[in-house]
Amino acid sequence: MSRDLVHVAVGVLRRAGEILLTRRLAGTHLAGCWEFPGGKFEPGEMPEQALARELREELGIEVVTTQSLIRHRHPYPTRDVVLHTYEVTAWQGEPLGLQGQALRWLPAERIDPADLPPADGPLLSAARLPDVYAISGDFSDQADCLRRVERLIAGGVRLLCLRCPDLDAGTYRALAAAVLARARPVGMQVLLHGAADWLTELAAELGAGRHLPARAVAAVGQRPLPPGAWCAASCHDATELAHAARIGCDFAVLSPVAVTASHPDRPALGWARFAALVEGAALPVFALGGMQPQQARAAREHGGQGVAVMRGLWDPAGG
Ligand SMILES: Nc1nc2c([nH]c(=O)n2[C@H]2C[C@H](O)[C@@H](COP(=O)(O)OP(=O)(O)OP(=O)(O)O)O2)c(=O)[nH]1
Ligand SMILES: [Mg+2]
Repeated sequence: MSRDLVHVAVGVLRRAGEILLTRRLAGTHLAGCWEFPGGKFEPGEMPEQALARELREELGIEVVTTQSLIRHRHPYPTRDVVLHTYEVTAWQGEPLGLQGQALRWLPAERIDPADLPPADGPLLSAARLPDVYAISGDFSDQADCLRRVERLIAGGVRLLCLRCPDLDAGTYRALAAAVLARARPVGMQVLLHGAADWLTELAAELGAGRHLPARAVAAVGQRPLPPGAWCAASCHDATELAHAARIGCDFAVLSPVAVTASHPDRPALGWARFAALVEGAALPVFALGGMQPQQARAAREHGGQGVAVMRGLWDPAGG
């Protein structure tokens, strides 16, 4: 039996740090849920046309500019939906509930995923994530590492993977505590990289997340952290992306998109293959491998969340 496949255009509207949610009306699929405004494509419509029409009909606004955020498919018991989500970066008019639906504006961190339709997890993660993810590289000692972290903070970076494969557990713990002490006050989120089980406890203690190397993702049947703490996965192909989504990871990094100095022998995916892999993924995906922060826009245009950058941010001068 073939299942219905429903394409839906969805808009993320932000104002003064808050995102617009609207309440689904009684008598509709998922009635009572808070959702991002939007609706089904009409025959022959392109995604952005459907979005503009839906936001005109539901909110009475005119979309001026958009940027694609994430597209993913979700199986409901009665139908599959593909949510094509766009940031509405400019619009005209004041959003109103023209169909009698309630409206509310909330900061992204205060949106409770339990209030949203079950398909919206990846969409909420994408709306909460920035488009640049910094990954730490080599440093000589703790003071040097902290100087680099402070430079990232000053440069506006708000998502950091603390990756120090050569440190023993004691040194790593002390360093992570010092990094979090600087990150917390400015709202920079830090993910602790590695496969060791004790990282889960350390993450909970410090208010950090975890970034699982590919081998650690493959070895677990469920994300090791409770919801609310970022859990990221390193992936290289469609199988790894699918597994990361299945075990409940919030986002993935996919590599190598370009050839890198650290792995010159590995064939690069290139943007076309990156886009094809992201297309099938049910979670936000950062492009990793030879990326610079300025390529975040290119990553977005290829369906990604943005870029994961190692040397380009940690070692900007290459020294
Ligand atoms: N707009 C929107 N729809 C969502 C979200 N999450 C989610 O699963 N959906 C599902 C619910 C519905 O099955 C479908 C959207 O259909 P809809 O009922 O809003 O479509 P529409 O606005 O065109 O309404 P109608 O004219 O068919 O009554 O997508 C979301 O965040 N926003
Ligand atoms: Mg709708």
